[in-house]
Amino acid sequence: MIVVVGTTNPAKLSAVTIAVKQLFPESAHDLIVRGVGVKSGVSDQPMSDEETILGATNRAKRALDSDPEADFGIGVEGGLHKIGDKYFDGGWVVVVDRNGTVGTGCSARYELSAKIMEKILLGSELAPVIDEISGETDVRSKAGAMGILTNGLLNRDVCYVHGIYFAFTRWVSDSKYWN
Ligand SMILES: O=P(O)(O)OP(=O)(O)OP(=O)(O)OC[C@H]1O[C@@H](n2cnc3c(O)ncnc32)[C@H](O)[C@@H]1O
Repeated sequence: MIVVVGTTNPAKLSAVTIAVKQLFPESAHDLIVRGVGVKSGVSDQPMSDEETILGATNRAKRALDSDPEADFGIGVEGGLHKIGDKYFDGGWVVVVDRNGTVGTGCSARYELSAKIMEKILLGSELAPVIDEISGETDVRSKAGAMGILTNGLLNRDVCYVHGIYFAFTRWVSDSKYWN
């Protein structure tokens, strides 16, 4: 099985590899996960679920279009969403196959502080804000803000694994739930 993911981010590629091996254990031995840089078509810091899902969809379709050998295209996009007066961050995942079937899922999400949101609402992206406050570099490619804020309990890849499971539900559950 070949899956192509619309990113070169190591945390996202790690999440896809972990999740797809568990979703399709019979294909785990010959699974190939390829990362390809594609444009998300949305802003660098998506600010709503709608925008983040659109980014994940664009990434999934563009990744599949770029790789004639792949069985699935996967898009993973991080983004914010405001609920009441609070902002939450999470990852949306879209999967597309050669039949045009589309599955959508999301990770758990976590609250962003007023201190962080102040900088983002002034135009920063989450990634450099987390790097600046933590004193670390390229957190987005490693533990992620999720890992920093849970003190290592839930790193970005582990958290995104759940969103990938949910995005694949229509391929791994009985068709009676869909048709
Ligand atoms: O190379 P790509 O696939 O673009 O990976 P990315 O890390 O930039 O990821 P996204 O575009 O999906 O994320 C949108 C923004 O939110 C940031 N972000 C999302 N989740 C994050 C996390 O867990 N830690 C740090 N930054 C995060 C990210 O770095 C961007 O600024």
